[in-house]
Amino acid sequence: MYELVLRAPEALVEPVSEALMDELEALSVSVEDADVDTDAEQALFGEPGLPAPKSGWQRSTIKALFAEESQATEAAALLLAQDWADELHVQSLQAVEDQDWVRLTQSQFEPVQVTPAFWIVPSWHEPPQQAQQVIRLDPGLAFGTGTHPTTRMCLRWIAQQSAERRARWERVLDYGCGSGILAIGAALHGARDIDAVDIDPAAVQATQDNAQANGVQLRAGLPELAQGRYPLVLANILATPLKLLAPLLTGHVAAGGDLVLAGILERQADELKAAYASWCELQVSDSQEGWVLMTARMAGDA
Ligand SMILES: C[S@@+](CC[C@H](N)C(=O)[O-])C[C@H]1O[C@@H](n2cnc3c(N)ncnc32)[C@H](O)[C@@H]1O
Repeated sequence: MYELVLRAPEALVEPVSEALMDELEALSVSVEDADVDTDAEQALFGEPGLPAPKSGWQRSTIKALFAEESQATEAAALLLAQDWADELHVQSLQAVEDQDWVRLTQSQFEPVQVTPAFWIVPSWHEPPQQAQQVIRLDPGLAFGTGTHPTTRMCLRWIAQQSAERRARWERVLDYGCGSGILAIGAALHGARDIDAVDIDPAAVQATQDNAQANGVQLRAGLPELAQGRYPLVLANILATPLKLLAPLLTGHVAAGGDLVLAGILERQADELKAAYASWCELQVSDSQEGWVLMTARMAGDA
């Protein structure tokens, strides 16, 4: 695991963090509050090869973890090639022990509220009193702790469906399952016979482990595991793969069933609608922090 530590004025924290998470393949990003540079920090910034700071600036520390050193180096180079390079400083780039990664990730992961009654709670936290449905999750390397708005919107959609709709979920497909969080969330809301698939074997393993920790029965595997039609298909991936997967995903939705897609930015919603138009009419049914949830009900009786 490799940690890239950057110092930036507050105004850059959001765009830099977003670029790290969305485009530069960071596994996690944490931000420490802005403070005024100390002498010690000035000394550090003044090291050969590192740009000197302007004294008295309010700066934040942004720490990003990467699986590979090349990803961290490339991310630093790409960030420093932007217009804001004068104000952004690379403080360090170094290998960190796996225990540090676990500790760092754990310290960032607090209980997440999906609805007032539905929570995602790390195993080292007690669930809040009002929680009636709880997903217990230890973050692994697989994506899906519920802290990302795309995951939260999918879970909220699941929780908001009527009892009558949930009664139809005799088969459910979670395509691009990551940690398995959507499959587990669906199981807690009445889904039976769940298939959770991912191209990443680490995600398949994480899904199996997380399902077991939550007492949920499911089958996890590579995409070939998905067979036939399902009354509910969930896919939180990204716009480009979702467009390519349109015939496959729609082919897995049963007549009268629901397709729920996430990982789509607001500005990509029209492209997605067009890519799926031959099979179904996608609608934006939720949005959070620039991301949208798109859903469609397939024609025909369930
Ligand atoms: C953004 S994560 C979502 C994880 C989880 N479902 C959630 O909602 O938090 C996307 C997952 O899709 C997987 N993935 C990406 N492309 C895929 C594809 N073509 N087929 C299956 N899985 C894919 C990735 O490995 C990753 O685990």
